[in-house]
Amino acid sequence: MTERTGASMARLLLEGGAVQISGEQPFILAAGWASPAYVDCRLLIGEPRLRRAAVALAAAAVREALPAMPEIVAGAETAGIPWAAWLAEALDRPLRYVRKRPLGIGRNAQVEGGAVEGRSALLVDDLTTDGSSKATFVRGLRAAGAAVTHGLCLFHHGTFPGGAERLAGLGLSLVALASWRDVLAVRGACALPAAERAVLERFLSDPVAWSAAHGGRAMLERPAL
Ligand SMILES: O=P(O)(O)OC[C@H]1O[C@H](OP(=O)(O)OP(=O)(O)O)[C@H](O)[C@@H]1O
Ligand SMILES: O=C(O)c1cc(=O)[nH]c(=O)[nH]1
Repeated sequence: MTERTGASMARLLLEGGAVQISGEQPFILAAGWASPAYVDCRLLIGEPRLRRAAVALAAAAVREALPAMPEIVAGAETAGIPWAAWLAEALDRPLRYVRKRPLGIGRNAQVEGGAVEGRSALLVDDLTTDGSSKATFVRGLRAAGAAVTHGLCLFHHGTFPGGAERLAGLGLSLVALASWRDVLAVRGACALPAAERAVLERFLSDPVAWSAAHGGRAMLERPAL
């Protein structure tokens, strides 16, 4: 992703209050990691100016980074769905969404909104931590017959081990609009306060040790693909 995209997306997250740094109580993330840093992209959903700007960045990134326009945009349950809907609109593409697991009743479907068989689908989620959820969503879409080679998210932690290998093993090329490097580069009124920046930098210097010392996972097992 270009530096300009990263800088713009990081600024939107900071303006929207989505970057949350806790010096005391750690956040426990979906994959079991403890972290002092949480990015709540959901806070941008409700703000028309911020969400419009983020969707414009996402649409430009798709046009620039993907080898071909996807036939379908597929949102990941839950927080990926509104972003996928706005992006599908911006790209004038059909929308689907993929559940974390098949519904268990009715058609017992994991992919909703129509057929995906034989069509290329861009997986859209708000955020990526270590790719565990992406594996579930990619498998669900592929089981329904979609060709999934690319994903897009607004923010990628990119800090925990195993994530890059998991995405590579899945054959998913991920376009992330911003990462911690972009957040740390923001200056001015919306930049992180110095104390929060210090907490974040300490964590980023060894996320696994930080997690283990704060009641989270201390993985060293091989990441499941
Ligand atoms: O595991 P990764 O692929 O790295 O992605 C992290 C996931 O964590 C969040 O979802 P979560 O299930 O916490 O909440 P949601 O139902 O609000 O989307 C986020 O929306 C991603 O789907
Ligand atoms: O991995 C997660 O659960 C997670 C991390 C994060 O920063 N934000 C979020 O909504 N989920």
